[in-house]
Amino acid sequence: MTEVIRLDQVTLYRRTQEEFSYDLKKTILTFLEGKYRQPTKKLILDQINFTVEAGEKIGIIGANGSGKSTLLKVICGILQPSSGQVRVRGDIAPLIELGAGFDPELSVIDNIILYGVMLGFPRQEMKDRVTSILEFAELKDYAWAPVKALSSGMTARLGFAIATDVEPDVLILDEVLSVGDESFKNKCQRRMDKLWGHNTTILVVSHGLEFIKQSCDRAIWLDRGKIRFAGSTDETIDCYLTSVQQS
Ligand SMILES: Nc1ncnc2c1ncn2[C@@H]1O[C@H](COP(=O)(O)OP(=O)(O)OP(=O)(O)O)[C@@H](O)[C@H]1O
Repeated sequence: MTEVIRLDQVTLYRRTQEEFSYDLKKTILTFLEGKYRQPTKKLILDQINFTVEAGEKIGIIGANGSGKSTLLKVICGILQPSSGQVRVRGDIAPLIELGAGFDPELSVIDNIILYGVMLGFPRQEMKDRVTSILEFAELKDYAWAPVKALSSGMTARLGFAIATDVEPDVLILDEVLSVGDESFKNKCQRRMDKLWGHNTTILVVSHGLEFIKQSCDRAIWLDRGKIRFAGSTDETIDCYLTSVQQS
């Protein structure tokens, strides 16, 4: 088996929300009082270690705020860990979640082409790919609109259409089942069934435990930024549910 993803001691701190909200009055008062607040940092991922072999389908579960989405962002390279190492072998598709990874000022078509170039679509295939992505995402009428004009649902559809059109080596999915209406969800499910049949390595975050149970080989339970349990999907979900029931 070939190792496709390896995380060694991955730790990530982020500044707390307080620091993001810029409050001029508070800043001036703090300055006048001569007090300088130390930047507060919150531990979001705490020494995460795991490996994924080619073709494995891994489910990541955990409560809200446990660090699942952050972990995916670190694997995709959108966020850099504060310490530790992430290695990914092969093509990794854009992370599918609301709005991530697009240039909001560029048109839908330009964004698709950018991804195409990044993922190495052959030049002669580009036109067909662009058309099939626009059709799948149901965004033909928005082809020349800037991505910032799309709703979050439309942006998520675009992300799903791009990432699953290319059949990448590694596919990272964040709550994909919540994208779009029922008919779009069914379309996504059919496409995922196809990808699941291939050798694509898939990491999927979902609160849908039944979906994880049916679709994944293994699962990882994240709890406040730490891996609390990793094992077979059944074992991991049982462990997680027992803890939820006890709390
Ligand atoms: N941009 C940010 N700046 C600071 N803290 C953040 C930021 N994004 C997320 N966090 C914090 O990181 C922690 C983990 O968030 P994350 O979104 O990864 O959790 P999650 O398990 O995916 O949650 P959910 O299931 O609700 O999507 C949370 O405490 C959250 O408040």
